[in-house]
Amino acid sequence: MNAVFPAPPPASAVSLRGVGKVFSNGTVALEHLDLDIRQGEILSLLGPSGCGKSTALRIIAGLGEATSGAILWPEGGHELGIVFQEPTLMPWARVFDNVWLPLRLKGRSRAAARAEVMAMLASVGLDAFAGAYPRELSGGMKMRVSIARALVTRPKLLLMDEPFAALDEITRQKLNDDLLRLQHELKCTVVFVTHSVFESVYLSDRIVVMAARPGRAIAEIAVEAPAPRDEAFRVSDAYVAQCRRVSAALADAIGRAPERPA
Ligand SMILES: Nc1ncnc2c1ncn2[C@@H]1O[C@H](COP(=O)(O)OP(=O)(O)OP(=O)(O)O)[C@@H](O)[C@H]1O
Repeated sequence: MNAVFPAPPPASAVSLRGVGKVFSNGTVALEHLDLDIRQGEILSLLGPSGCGKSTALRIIAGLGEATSGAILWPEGGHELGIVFQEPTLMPWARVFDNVWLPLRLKGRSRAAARAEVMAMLASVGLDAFAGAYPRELSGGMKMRVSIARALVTRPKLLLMDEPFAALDEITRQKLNDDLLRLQHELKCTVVFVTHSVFESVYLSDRIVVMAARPGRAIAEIAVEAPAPRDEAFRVSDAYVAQCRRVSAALADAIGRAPERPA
């Protein structure tokens, strides 16, 4: 499939060209999705339920196959981390062992991985909980462990599928700030799937608005914001104005969706 497609543009973290996905039951989840994700950016995929955001993310992650089109990776491999809405931790394993897992799968012993696992846990504020079991943690703490596990191998690309949707608003805002800090420290690229206009504007450099049936990108919005983004940005007129702009694009996406069953 890749043979007929050119190389991705310079500074692309990953590019999608004409990606389509038809499930075996006939659902057209994606139709001709073109996307260039730039190295070092946070890009949100925003759209109504069922527009194919998760399908697109899963295809990038290699967890699902496109039925048409191509995924173009830059030279030098494409190590990635993924975070789902559920933290998906192993309940029988301590926090340390959950975060160690990706390094363990690469053949690193517990002792050899200790420093990296502990550093990653410290980055998410959980080094004091290395010996705890997931059941002893709050929802926000479990999500931090899940993020630490995704980042412990220092991937260039982090894929996140509505990771904070199940959390209360205060925890969600804290985790948004943590994600911005981690992304700045680790200089990774983030593709962030969300329903939330507010979250997408707060986090993203760019927002791609998707429409459903078939899933496709209908608008791309660059977010202009001061650095660092913080509480002052969250309550600023500039933030509200950009949320309004993105809401209008989302309303358009919903309006354009033809009335057809899935
Ligand atoms: N395994 C599957 N088999 C058949 N249809 C599927 C499958 N997975 C997803 N779909 C359908 O494909 C479409 C896109 O689903 P997807 O989960 O990617 O959307 P989404 O935008 O992520 O939705 P949400 O925001 O609700 O998670 C939907 O109509 C969904 O019902």
